[in-house]
Amino acid sequence: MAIRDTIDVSSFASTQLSLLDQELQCEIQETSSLISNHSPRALERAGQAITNLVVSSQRTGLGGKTVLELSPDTATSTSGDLPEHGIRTGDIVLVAEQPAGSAKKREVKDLEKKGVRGVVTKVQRSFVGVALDEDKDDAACFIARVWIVKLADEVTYRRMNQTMEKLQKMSEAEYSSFIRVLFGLSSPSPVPADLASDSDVGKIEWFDPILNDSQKDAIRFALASREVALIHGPPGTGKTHTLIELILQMIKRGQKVLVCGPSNISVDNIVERLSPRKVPIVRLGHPARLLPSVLNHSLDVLTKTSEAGAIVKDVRAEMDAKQASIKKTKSGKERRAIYADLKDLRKEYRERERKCVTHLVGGSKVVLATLHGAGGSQLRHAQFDVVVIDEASQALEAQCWVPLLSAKKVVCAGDHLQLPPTIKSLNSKAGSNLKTKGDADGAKMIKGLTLETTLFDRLLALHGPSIKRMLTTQYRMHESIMRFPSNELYESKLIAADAVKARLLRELEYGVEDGEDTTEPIVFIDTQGGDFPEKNEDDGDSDYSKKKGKSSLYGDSKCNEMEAALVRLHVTSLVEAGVRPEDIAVVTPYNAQLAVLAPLKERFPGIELGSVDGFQGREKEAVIVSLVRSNPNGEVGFLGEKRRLNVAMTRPKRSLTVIGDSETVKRGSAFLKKWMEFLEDNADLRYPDLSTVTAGG
Ligand SMILES: Nc1ncnc2c1ncn2[C@@H]1O[C@H](COP(=O)(O)OP(=O)(O)OP(=O)(O)O)[C@@H](O)[C@H]1O
Repeated sequence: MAIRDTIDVSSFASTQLSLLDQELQCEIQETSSLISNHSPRALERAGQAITNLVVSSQRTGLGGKTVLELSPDTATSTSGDLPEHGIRTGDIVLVAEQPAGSAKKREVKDLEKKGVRGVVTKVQRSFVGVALDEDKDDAACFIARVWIVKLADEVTYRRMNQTMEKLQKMSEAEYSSFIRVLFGLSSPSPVPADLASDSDVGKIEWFDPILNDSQKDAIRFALASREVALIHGPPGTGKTHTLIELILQMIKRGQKVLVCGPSNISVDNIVERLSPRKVPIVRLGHPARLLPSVLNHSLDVLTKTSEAGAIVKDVRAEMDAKQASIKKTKSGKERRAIYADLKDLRKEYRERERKCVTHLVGGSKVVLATLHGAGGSQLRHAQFDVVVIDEASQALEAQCWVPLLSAKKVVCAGDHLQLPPTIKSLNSKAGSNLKTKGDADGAKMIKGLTLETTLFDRLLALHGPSIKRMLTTQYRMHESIMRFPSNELYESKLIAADAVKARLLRELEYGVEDGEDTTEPIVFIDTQGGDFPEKNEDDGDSDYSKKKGKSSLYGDSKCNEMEAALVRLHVTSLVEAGVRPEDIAVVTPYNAQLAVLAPLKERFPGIELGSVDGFQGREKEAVIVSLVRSNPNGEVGFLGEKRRLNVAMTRPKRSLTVIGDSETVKRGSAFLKKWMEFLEDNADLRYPDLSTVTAGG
């Protein structure tokens, strides 16, 4: 595979540009096909839109942008609450006048002409905040009823593209020694073999007294490495815990550190744990997207509260007053004059804000941002000694290069044996047929490189395990639950910490009955025999079938209603034994199965239902995995992906229940066969009685 070899940097960048273009086009096609084919109401039900809104307020936010607050139209909502919806902060949306309810064909570009793009900054019960794209004040005067609908996130791509274009244009003479190592043009500087007796990192005074040996070893290694270090953190092994100590040790050595992750939550997680340590930190990013506990460190709040921020305040107030005066003005001439003033004020505001930001960023030992957030203007001239990337195996490599382009050293923490970032163009027909910019330019492409190949994967393949240290003590799973993933994926190296290795449901502190479901760490309910068949989402008379012929709102998916009945029975039995629903999660690889399971949420409020992919990074006391696949051909689809199975089986702390058809699943892959055999030998094995299921389900 090409990723093992030295890579021509320019071809690498061209390939990334081409792949990113394909991915973006795929996302745009998918969104526009949904918007064109479904009514606003249907899109709302599918979590893609919110309808029947009015502008309830308008103000100036960070960067001088106009922020609208959109609330339900009182003519349609009596409670004043937004309907159920799937819009989240950070989503890119279009705010537009609401089209008529019928599902007549509408093109996104026509909608865009009538509306404005923006980023969702706040989601509350009664309103949603949207920061509009720059300089669009005039379009912001929505008088009629509006709706918002999710669009493809082109902003993120723009940052990645700019970064890859820079890399593509660099001449070899411009490559830093860091860049040379990351592409295999040079080897990483050697690290002493015996770090424990090294003069620099051998005698560290630890801030955290409970670090285990593998964590200490990884920290020493990351400190001693000159260009690159990978910290491999299998499930539950305290990756973030280790990174916090590493960051503190770097600060102690006078280094300036930029900490990034692919998502806001991954970054906030670190801010929350660093902030009690009283080191000066700044979190970049829109405040409305940050956790409340992190706000005090956000640049936006610091620009208001710090001394340096005072100069920004007056302009902000003046802009707000101008915005408010627009509503009162009837004459077009006066309005135009106000817009012109606003434009000047915005310029002034940005200028003052920039100075204040440079001052704050310059004064912090640690700056934290999402990977693409690190590409903002605030860091344009900032220099860092090290970039630390958490959840690096879930980030696109192009995204990692946003902070890396001017870095000297990188520490990546992640687990390449769990799921990589989700790529839409990988399996889609649309993706493979698209003609991309790269093809047109005739640039040299690297075979074998996909967007799924993360920086973590590529560096490991390029330089081998000597650039990596693995954390080996896990603090999540019962020893029996850990055994299979440890043996098959982590070279049998995982050790269950004493505090967790024998924990069972019956020992939950709030009192749980002693029974067969609460004393077994692993239960396998084997549906073999063909009585529990899978269904395609559009077979039969389920709700989804009605959408046949249209681009589906749910994607191509599978479900298994009989298996869902078994899940229901097992959850009921756990809850009857005293396990709280909030300590139980049901995970399944298939979205259609999630929809079938949805009524469980009404019956057991607090229970969590999730896709395996969506549950990565999470844990629960009891986890039920519904495998869904049951067919005579032994087809297992994307259940065959080891990394997905790994995520599924490593979520529980005390109890793992697997429900599936061993006959079908065994035929899927060598890994699945081994897993089924492991379950047959080590789990509490049960064969469901069909009559109980029909009666109970
Ligand atoms: N040395 C340690 N001693 C005791 N508990 C630890 C130690 N290191 C980590 N833990 C505990 O293990 C749990 C997982 O740690 P942490 O949250 O840092 O992991 P993570 O990197 O966020 O996630 P992952 O579990 O995916 O690695 C936490 O409850 C943490 O307190």
